[in-house]
Amino acid sequence: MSNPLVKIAEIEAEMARTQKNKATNGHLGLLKAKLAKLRAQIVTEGTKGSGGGPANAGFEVSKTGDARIGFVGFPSVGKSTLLNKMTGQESEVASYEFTTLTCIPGIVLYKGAKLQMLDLPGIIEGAKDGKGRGKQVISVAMSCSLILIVLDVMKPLMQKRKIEYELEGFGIRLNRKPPNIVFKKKDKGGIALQVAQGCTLQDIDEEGIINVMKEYKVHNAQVSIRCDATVDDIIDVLEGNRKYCPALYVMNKIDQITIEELDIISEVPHHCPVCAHHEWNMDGLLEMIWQYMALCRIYTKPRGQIPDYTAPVILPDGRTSMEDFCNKLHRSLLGQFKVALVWGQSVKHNPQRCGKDHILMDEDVVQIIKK
Ligand SMILES: Nc1nc2c(ncn2[C@@H]2O[C@H](COP(=O)(O)OP(=O)(O)OP(=O)(O)O)[C@@H](O)[C@H]2O)c(=O)[nH]1
Ligand SMILES: [K+]
Ligand SMILES: [Mg+2]
Repeated sequence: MSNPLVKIAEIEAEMARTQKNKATNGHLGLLKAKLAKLRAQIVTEGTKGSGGGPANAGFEVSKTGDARIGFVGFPSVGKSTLLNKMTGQESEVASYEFTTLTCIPGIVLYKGAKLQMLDLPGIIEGAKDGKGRGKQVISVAMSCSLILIVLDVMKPLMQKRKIEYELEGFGIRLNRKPPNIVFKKKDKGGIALQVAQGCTLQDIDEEGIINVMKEYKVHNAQVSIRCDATVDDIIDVLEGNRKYCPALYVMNKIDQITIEELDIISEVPHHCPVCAHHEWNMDGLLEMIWQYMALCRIYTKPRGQIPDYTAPVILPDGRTSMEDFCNKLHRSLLGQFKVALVWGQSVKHNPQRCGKDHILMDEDVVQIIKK
């Protein structure tokens, strides 16, 4: 089989040649599906044997703490400087590119949570296709619950666009929710496609969708689309392994620009201006990190005592049920669980008796009553 990188280049060239209009939408959609499949192939080849092969040496940092935050950016934007100032680590800093060659972890304690921060080598264009150590860097980013895209404030928009392109190409979706598409494979019956009322397909029609699905060798399935879906959304659902991840654009080196230039940068959504070197706005960045991760702090309350507010149990966003809470406290706790008393935002009455399915919210207080 010919080299997937060569094939990718060929398809990209063909896409560039093809004018975008109604008549070519279907064909372009198919090309996109082919591209996505080739990239998936590169990604699986690149991460095969991870944890051993020389390609991954220096990247196998074990997960510790309550959440993991990865620093991704071009060389010499100040990722290591930022890690050092935030965590007290000593990751090597220098004025030349590719100073950092492996993954360097640091820890920050904030609001009772232990945040693992990962400094990473700089990535360049073509990272997702295997250039430099980009693939390893992006694989680590894939394991994070927040990605800090560190940009040099002197050329932020060009860098932002290129990094996004690399991460997107690897299947990471930044600051987005999964498309509302329900897809069920079947054994027979062909493809039953349903587009919900009020939803419009963007750059593809129903026939185009069916062709893309055939490209993925799906011939029998039930698909219901409940959003204004694009062909990329359809491909994401078919690939099935996309990572939806919050991201912050850290605009570093603001000591180099004027107040007027700072105004322009503040138009960029999800951004945080800092100067790592002089430690400007480190607190602001930490608070933004905290908000974007949306971690949930739950305080436990022993019977007849006041809760321990210094040591919350930290639950990740979207996994804050009473069951998640019990499992985080102790593996055997769920078996002994009878009911819980809950005080806080998630309940109407204080306290309220809640079961295993109850969804907890930040700063709730919980007292578990065992069987
Ligand atoms: N003016 C200015 N320079 C900075 C700032 N932060 C970092 N630098 C400088 O930028 C250069 C690169 O910093 P590093 O922290 O090594 O950058 P990096 O992104 O880790 O670089 P690689 O590991 O090579 O990808 C160093 O000379 C730093 O002193 C800043 O806020 N302002
Ligand atoms: K550097
Ligand atoms: Mg570095």
